[in-house]
Amino acid sequence: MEVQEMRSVLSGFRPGLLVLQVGDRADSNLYISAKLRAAAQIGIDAKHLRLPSSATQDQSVLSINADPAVHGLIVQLPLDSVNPMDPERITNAVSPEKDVDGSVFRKPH
Ligand SMILES: Nc1nc2c(c(=O)[nH]1)N[C@@H](CN(C=O)c1ccc(C(=O)N[C@@H](CCC(=O)O)C(=O)O)cc1)CN2
Repeated sequence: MEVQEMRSVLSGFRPGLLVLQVGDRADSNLYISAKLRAAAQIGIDAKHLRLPSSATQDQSVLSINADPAVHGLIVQLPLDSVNPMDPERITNAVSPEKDVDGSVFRKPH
C-alpha cells in the first residue's frame, strides 16, 4: 500500500521511520540524508538516531523495536564502532515487521 493511501485509509496515520547509525562516517551521513529526504517527500515521519562510536551491540535495536511510533527501521551499515560489532546479529535483531531493508534472516517454518 502506498503511503498516501495508507494515510487516507487510516485517517491521519503517519508512518514513522528510524535510521540507526553507529559512529559518524561521512559516506553514511550522505546516504542517511538521502533516505530521510526521500521519506519526508512521501509523508513518512523519518528520524535519524546516531549513536556514538563507543556504542555496544544490539541493546539499542531492541529498545527501538519496542517503540510503537517506529514502524520501519534501517540499521545503516557499516557500524562504525570501537567495540566489536556483528552486523548480521544487529540487522537480525530488527523486528521483521519493521525491517525496511529486508535484510532480516527468517528461519523457514
Ligand atoms: N542499511 C543499509 N546500509 C547500507 C546499505 C543499505 O542498502 N542499507 N547500502 C550501502 C550504502 N547505501 C545506502 O545506504 C548505498 C550505497 C550505494 C548505492 C549505490 O551504489 N547507488 C547507485 C545509484 C542507485 C540509484 O541512483 O538508483 C550508484 O551509485 O550507482 C546505494 C546505496 C551500505 N550501507
